[in-house]
Amino acid sequence: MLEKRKPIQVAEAVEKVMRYKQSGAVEFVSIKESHGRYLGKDLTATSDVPHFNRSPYDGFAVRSIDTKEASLQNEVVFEVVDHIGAGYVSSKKIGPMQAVRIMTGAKIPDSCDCVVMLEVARSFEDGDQSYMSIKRSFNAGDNVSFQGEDAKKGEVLVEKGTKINPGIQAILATFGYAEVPVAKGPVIGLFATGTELLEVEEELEDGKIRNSNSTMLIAQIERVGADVKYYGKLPDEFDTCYEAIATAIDDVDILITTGGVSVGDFDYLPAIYEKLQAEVLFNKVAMRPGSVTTVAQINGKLLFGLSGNPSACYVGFELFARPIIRYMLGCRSPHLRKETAILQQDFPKANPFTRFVRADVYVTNGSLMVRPSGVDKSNIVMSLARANAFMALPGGTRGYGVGDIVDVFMLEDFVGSNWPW
Ligand SMILES: Nc1nc2c(c(=O)[nH]1)N[C@H]1C(S)=C(S)[C@@H](COP(=O)(O)OP(=O)(O)OC[C@H]3O[C@@H](n4cnc5c(N)ncnc54)[C@H](O)[C@@H]3O)O[C@H]1N2
Ligand code: MOO
Ligand SMILES: [Mg+2]
Repeated sequence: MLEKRKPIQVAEAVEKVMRYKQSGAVEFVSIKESHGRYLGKDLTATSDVPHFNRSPYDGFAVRSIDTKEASLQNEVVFEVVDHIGAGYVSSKKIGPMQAVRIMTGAKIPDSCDCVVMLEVARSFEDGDQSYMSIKRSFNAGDNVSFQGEDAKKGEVLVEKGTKINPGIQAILATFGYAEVPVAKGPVIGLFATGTELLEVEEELEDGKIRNSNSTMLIAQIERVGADVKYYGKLPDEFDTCYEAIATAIDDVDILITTGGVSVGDFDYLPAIYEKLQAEVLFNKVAMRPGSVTTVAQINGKLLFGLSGNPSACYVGFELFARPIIRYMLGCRSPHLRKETAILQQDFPKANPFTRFVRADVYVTNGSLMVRPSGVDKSNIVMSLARANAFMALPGGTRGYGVGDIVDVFMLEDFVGSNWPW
């Protein structure tokens, strides 16, 4: 008799998967290779930045006390006793009414406490001696870029699990991280199943289709930041699939399959889980698409049985596989980032299950707007191309209309959200 599956709620399914979360390993890569990876440890300041008081302007370093009598009516003259550019340090002890001509980025002499910009000073020579004069006073600290004003030694600057962007690259270089601790991406094994599948480069044949899910899932896995071990496609034959999957499990951290997970005569994944003696955490989720998404575990290792239908496969990966992979990469807000947006198109289709509609989120006049990115059926591929989010439409209503405020989950985002959503 046909097995009757009991759907569980999306939140319950996510929680069941996340019970198997584990911290991932950390490896060191050169700073050049670290761009786009995830920080494996909190990034701390190894020194103050700047680590000396620095001139933020081209000008003259002086003692502010010597400027106090300067005014429009009283021009005060300084003897210029040294001249330094960035990278040089003046060894002169600066006495009363003396100045050092100093360029942006150079260390301010210890005996000086402010900098006069070139524009407010008048420079002149008398014989071999240089002078400058000012007609206003300065306070201690004026035009000083202070030691530690950017960062203090020991301070945590960026948290572990953050994706390394160009700004973080600058920080890593500033603090001398030639080798960077990054999360070692978990290895995600991937199989596509389906006798109907052709390779990308093959000509179409009657009854057959090109395998688009593999390319899509590889990109989804890489977008999250993990490594993929792609094993290719399998025909819908029990023994072939069983052998291939049983062998691959030992070589990966998580195994993903697409297709063959429903109740059809050639959907072998349920029987494969049984023969592997894997515990099925759930095999039906109260959502559309992706209701057939199945997750099983064997000795704590997760097996994701994603739907063969492209949109269902895509959604199943983002909702259930992405967060646990992101957790393994050290991220402590691993779930899809949740925002709210204003619906811009009627969506009258009623459904008892929550819909995760592939959607286009955009900004108009400072507000987030959302509309479906194409046809909302689980076999549809085209709606995926323009989707930068899902909009969640809870089931059980008569549909949604323009102006409704709906939850959206951002796909091209690396900040994420905490749980519960
Ligand atoms: N009697 C029922 N039939 C179906 C049910 C159900 O509850 N009762 N669920 C439907 C739903 S919902 C979905 S979703 C699909 C899920 O099917 P499977 O996960 O078993 O996937 P397949 O049967 O292997 O394939 C479904 C569909 O997707 C195409 N496909 C498969 N792999 C790929 C690939 N790598 N690239 C592109 N397209 C792929 C495949 O050719 C099929 O058209 O089951 C419904 N049926
Ligand atoms: O799993 Mo199916 O995608 O709900 O359409
Ligand atoms: Mg099927």
